[in-house]
This record gives sequence, structure tokens and C-alpha cells, in this order.
Amino acid sequence: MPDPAISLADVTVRFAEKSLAFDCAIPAGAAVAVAGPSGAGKSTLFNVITGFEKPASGSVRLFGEDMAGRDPAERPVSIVFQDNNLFAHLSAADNIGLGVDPGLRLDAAGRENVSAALARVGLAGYEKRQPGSLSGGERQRVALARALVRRRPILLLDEPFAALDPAMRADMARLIAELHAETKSTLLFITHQPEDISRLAERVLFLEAGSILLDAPAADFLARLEPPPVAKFLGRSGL
Ligand SMILES: Nc1ncnc2c1ncn2[C@@H]1O[C@H](COP(=O)(O)OP(=O)(O)OP(=O)(O)O)[C@@H](O)[C@H]1O
Repeated sequence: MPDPAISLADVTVRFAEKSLAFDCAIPAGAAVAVAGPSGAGKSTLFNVITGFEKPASGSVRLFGEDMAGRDPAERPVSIVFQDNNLFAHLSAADNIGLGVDPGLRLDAAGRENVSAALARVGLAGYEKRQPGSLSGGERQRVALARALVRRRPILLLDEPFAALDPAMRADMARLIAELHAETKSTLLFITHQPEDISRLAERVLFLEAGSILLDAPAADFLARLEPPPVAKFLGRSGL
């Protein structure tokens, strides 16, 4: 068996008023939705994987390698945050170029790489546009393009659909599904909507009160009537 892309064993995170605990093994290439009520620990789980949050105990392994002591920049992970993804004073091309080289020293091949990523997310020719002149969906696409040029094998998306209207949600889900198929990356995305799970996920991690309550194939998850927090998420409480 190949190593899982992400393996968390007995990981605990301690905040002043709360402890969180994570155990999971996510196979390489999977598309996984991370769901659960507000405060359940979804962002903390992402922060543990990226290395922005240091666990109090336990091990974080990515492709079999122990990540203890490895800074976020040294991990095989890209993350797209829900907002604050882009620098307002930089063009779309420069925002994406930061993914190629943090010092923005791009040669012709680097600039070509940036333009190709823009085209791939449906924004060909948008190089000079600044984030303030883009719609919310376009800004998300630029952020996605920056993650693409980094070519890391694990991609984490924190609520990629939250700011989008229903038609744009479907378009963005289609684009992310295509990119996932093309890059064969391991994809985790946080969502509050069952429809995003049916569009994009093979598997669901459902978090509740600081731990992983359920880890199930998406079809099984979507058909569940219990436990109660899952029924509530799926809009089935009281049925
Ligand atoms: N830096 C921190 N210091 C103290 N407590 C924190 C910190 N970060 C998160 N927490 C707490 O840990 C719990 C999990 O937070 P987290 O942001 O991971 O939840 P979430 O599932 O992402 O929620 P949401 O859906 O609202 O974004 C919450 O109770 C939160 O208040």
C-alpha cells in the first residue's frame, strides 16, 4: 500500500478553552469534503496540515514524511483561503507570480506559466487587472491559479464556494473537479453545503466539537439520517 497523502495520528491541538483531536488517513488523489458545524475544528484541521498550527502531540505525516519542524513553505501543500487571498496593490499576474517565485523574479517561462494558469481558470488576458477590479468569483479563480502554479500535490480550499452565487458555485465546482482530475492532486475543501459534496467529493470528513465524528464515502454520507449533527447538516433533522 502506498503511503497516504495525509496521515494524522493522535494529533491534539490545545487552545486556552478547548482541545481538538484528529486521526485520519487520506489516500493520495482523493477529493475530500470537510464539513461540520461552526467551531467544529475545520480550519484548525487545515492549519495542522499546512503547519500554521503546531499540534501539542501526535504526528502529521504527508506522503509518509513526518512534518514535525517543517514550516508551511516547506510542506507539499497549497492552501486557498476564503478571502484575503490576493494582494490588492498587485496585478493578477503578480499575485499568481508569487506562487512561482516569492521574490517575483520571473523569467519568460515563469511569465508564460502564469498566463497559462490564468487561461486555465478562464481568465485569459487578465494579467494586468488588479483584485479590486475583479468580481468575487474572478478573485477566487486568480487565487486558484496561484495554487496551480505552485504545483504542490496537496490542495486545501477553505470554503471555495462561500462568496459565490448558485450559478457560479456550479461553475467553480466544475473547474475544481477538472483541475483535480488533471493534476491528480489530493484535494480537501471545506463546505457548509451538501450540494458541494455531491458535486465534488468522493469522501467526507465530518467534524463535530473538535474531532472527526465521521469519515465516509460521499454517497453514504449524503444518505445518512444520523447521527443528529449529520442529519442537521443534511437538513434532515426532525424528519
Ligand atoms: N487561535 C485560537 N485560539 C483559541 N481558540 C481557537 C483558536 N483557533 C480556533 N480556536 C477555537 O477552536 C475551535 C475550532 O475552531 P475552527 O476555526 O477550527 O472551527 P471551524 O470548524 O473552522 O469553524 P467555522 O465553520 O466557523 O469557520 C473553536 O471553538 C475556536 O474558537
